[in-house]
Amino acid sequence: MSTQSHIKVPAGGQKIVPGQAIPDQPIIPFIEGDGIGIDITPVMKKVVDAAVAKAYGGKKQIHWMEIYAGEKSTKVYGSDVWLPEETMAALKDYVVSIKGPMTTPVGGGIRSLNVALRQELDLYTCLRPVRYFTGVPSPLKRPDLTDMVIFRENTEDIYAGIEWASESEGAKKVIGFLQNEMGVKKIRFPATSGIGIKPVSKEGTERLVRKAIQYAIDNGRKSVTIVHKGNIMKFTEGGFRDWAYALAKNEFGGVEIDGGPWLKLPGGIVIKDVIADAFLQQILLRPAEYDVVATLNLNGDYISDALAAQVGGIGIAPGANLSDDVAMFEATHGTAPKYAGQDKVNPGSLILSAEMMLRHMGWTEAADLIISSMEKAIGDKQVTYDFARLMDGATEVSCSAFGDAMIARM
Ligand SMILES: NC(=O)C1=CN([C@@H]2O[C@H](COP(=O)(O)OP(=O)(O)OC[C@H]3O[C@@H](n4cnc5c(N)ncnc54)[C@H](OP(=O)(O)O)[C@@H]3O)[C@@H](O)[C@H]2O)C=CC1
Ligand SMILES: O=C(O)CCC(=O)C(=O)O
Ligand SMILES: [Mg+2]
Repeated sequence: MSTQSHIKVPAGGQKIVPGQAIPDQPIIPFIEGDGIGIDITPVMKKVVDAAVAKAYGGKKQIHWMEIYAGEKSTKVYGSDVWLPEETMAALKDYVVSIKGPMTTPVGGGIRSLNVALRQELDLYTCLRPVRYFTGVPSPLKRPDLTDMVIFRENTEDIYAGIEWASESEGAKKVIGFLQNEMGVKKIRFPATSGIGIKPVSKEGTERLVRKAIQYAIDNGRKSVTIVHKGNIMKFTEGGFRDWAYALAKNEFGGVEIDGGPWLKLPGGIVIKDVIADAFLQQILLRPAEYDVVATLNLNGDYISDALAAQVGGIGIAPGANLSDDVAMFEATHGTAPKYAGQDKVNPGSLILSAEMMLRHMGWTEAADLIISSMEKAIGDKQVTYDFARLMDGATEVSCSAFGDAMIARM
């Protein structure tokens, strides 16, 4: 791995230090991202800079610091350097960061860099709020009834990528162990099975569910729904459900409603659970009944895109990856390679992720400007292709022109 540093620390900026006030001139590291990262990341920075300038009249300013991961890193550092050590160090050291999407090949090739970042930085909460913006085209009759906040466990589960390819030495060894030492007789085609492992722990569940319940309390939400497939995967997804209920009882004073398992917290918040497949149909048919959602990693991945579609698609679905110290913001969508470099896609998802970042920093005035200017641009039907193709009378604008339309409305 190249040891030469390629990160240029911007002059005049200051590090954010946990436990201390956010400086007026913070350094924020960013990863541009692969594919459409090249389109959306500059637009996000421009919109954020404009909102901060407008909100604070020059008193506050973000000092962006480019750090590298993914395809751009292989160009800067060398062909096999996907996640340089100094990138990891900067993400830890500078505490608050934002990233574009990164490619993960299907089947073979490198493992997900996105997942590696979440695991190595122990960003155990993936927080993805899903709300409706007036005027956005949606397949639902009442998209405004969808207002949920997903807490997705971000470090465990089958998504962690502990797996062995069919017919590999690793798969043969694991299958041999299961058959010979654990008495497993249910592997239908052992000679050609790929094998994946799904670790789900009590600690991992509890720290995620604790965050979800605390969020519900702090934000006056009505319920927390535990989404799992515990009827089939009893000790992983079923464990998640049982540990979540136990935590709600033991740490938050939940009492059983009509003999349980649903609980009510002292402030009135209901803790309930739904099996994942039923949940996916209920969010379409009865979205108003769901509020904060706590779920495992893979379910959370599926639910994120499904819920995003209900309110207009992943073009405006934001997210954050959080540990107890570090916060890394990123869009819900991927690299959409067929649109890369065309200045075409919706930058809304990354811009709204930056809006979450500003709110996390306490820069609420700038965050509010981002929300209001996006509402106005969409209200004026100045939208990117994804919305324009579903809206009557819309003007289709480019990715950068959408950013400019927002700035013009601040
Ligand atoms: N966190 C991350 O970095 C993530 C990375 N990925 C990676 O991204 C790559 C591509 O994944 P893929 O499954 O195609 O999913 P993508 O999310 O990249 O794209 C799927 C489709 O979603 C729509 N879409 C995505 N982004 C936007 C946007 N900004 N504006 C408007 N529409 C958008 C497009 O729909 P349409 O075709 O209808 O126009 C696009 O074809 C993979 O390598 C995957 O691993 C995936 C998810 C997250
Ligand atoms: O890491 C990837 O390539 C996909 C990640 C993803 O889909 C997600 O986090 O929502
Ligand atoms: Mg996903």
